Amino acid sequence: MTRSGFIALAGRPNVGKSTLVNSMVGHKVAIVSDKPQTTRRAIRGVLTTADFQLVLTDLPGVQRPRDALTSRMQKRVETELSEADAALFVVNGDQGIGGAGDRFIAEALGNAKVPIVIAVNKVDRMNHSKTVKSLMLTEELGLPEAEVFPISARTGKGVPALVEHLASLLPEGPFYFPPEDHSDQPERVMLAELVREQVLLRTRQEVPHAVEVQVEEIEERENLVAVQAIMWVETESQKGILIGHQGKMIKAIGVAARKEIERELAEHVHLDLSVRVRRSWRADDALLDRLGIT
Ligand SMILES: Nc1nc2c(ncn2[C@@H]2O[C@H](COP(=O)(O)OP(=O)(O)OP(=O)(O)O)[C@@H](O)[C@H]2O)c(=O)[nH]1
Repeated sequence: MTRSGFIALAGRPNVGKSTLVNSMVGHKVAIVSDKPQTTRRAIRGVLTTADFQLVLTDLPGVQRPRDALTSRMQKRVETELSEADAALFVVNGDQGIGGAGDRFIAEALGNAKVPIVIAVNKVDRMNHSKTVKSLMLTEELGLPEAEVFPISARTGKGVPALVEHLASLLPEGPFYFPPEDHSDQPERVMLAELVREQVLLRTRQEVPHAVEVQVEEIEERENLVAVQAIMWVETESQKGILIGHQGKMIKAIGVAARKEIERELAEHVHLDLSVRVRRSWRADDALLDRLGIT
């Protein structure tokens, strides 16, 4: 009999959720950057073994609200959690645990009826005594029932034990996704994310947040796959930044993204990248639909 179910991921921006998902799934399903809020979509990854399938989803709305939406957000969190089999709360041991952001999330989780697991991430940056201290600090989150795992999403240390524990929390049942799938995202969304990742690595300030990537075409040719992608930005000056002096930036993005896409597809790739301006694409519902952002 197999086990399967949904794990809702929570954690402040930049604690390493995407890195952890990639490490658990063993594939690059979520892009990683040092810019907060890199992730715009809800399902993160699917991990299947012979015995179980873990579907990792985002728990939205558990960031400290800046406006009066608190009660609505709390409702949404409750609904999401009622559909999950467990919640995985990722904290950054290196930066300190129990700040306002962590406490806000802990409170939201505390009311839920699902098991909670706390992953203390980035132990590769911490010595033994700091790790022990961090593990003790998790007590202050007020989640006494939660199991705590020290991990490094980057090196993979502690991740197998965490996965095993999460799997033990799943109910018996059939798989939701075919075992070979690592994500519910269509291929073109996955490939677009690999391009966006390279943009995030190379840009600063408002630019990373203003860019969305759309893969227009994936064409199988004789010895390679041809991928056509558009980088959408909001202003001419952002377009200039992405193209760079004598096209250096777009070239660097293209070369790096092509390598990532080749690794993902295990085929030679020709990547055709262009930049287009669309003022306030973030407010354009039709475009957001097409880009698969819900
Ligand atoms: N040293 C170290 N760095 C890490 C570890 N996990 C993540 N990072 C780094 O922390 C930064 C943020 O990682 P992400 O995985 O994008 O974090 P996130 O903000 O929770 O993810 P999103 O919400 O999906 O954007 C990146 O620079 C990672 O390389 C870790 O275990 N050790």
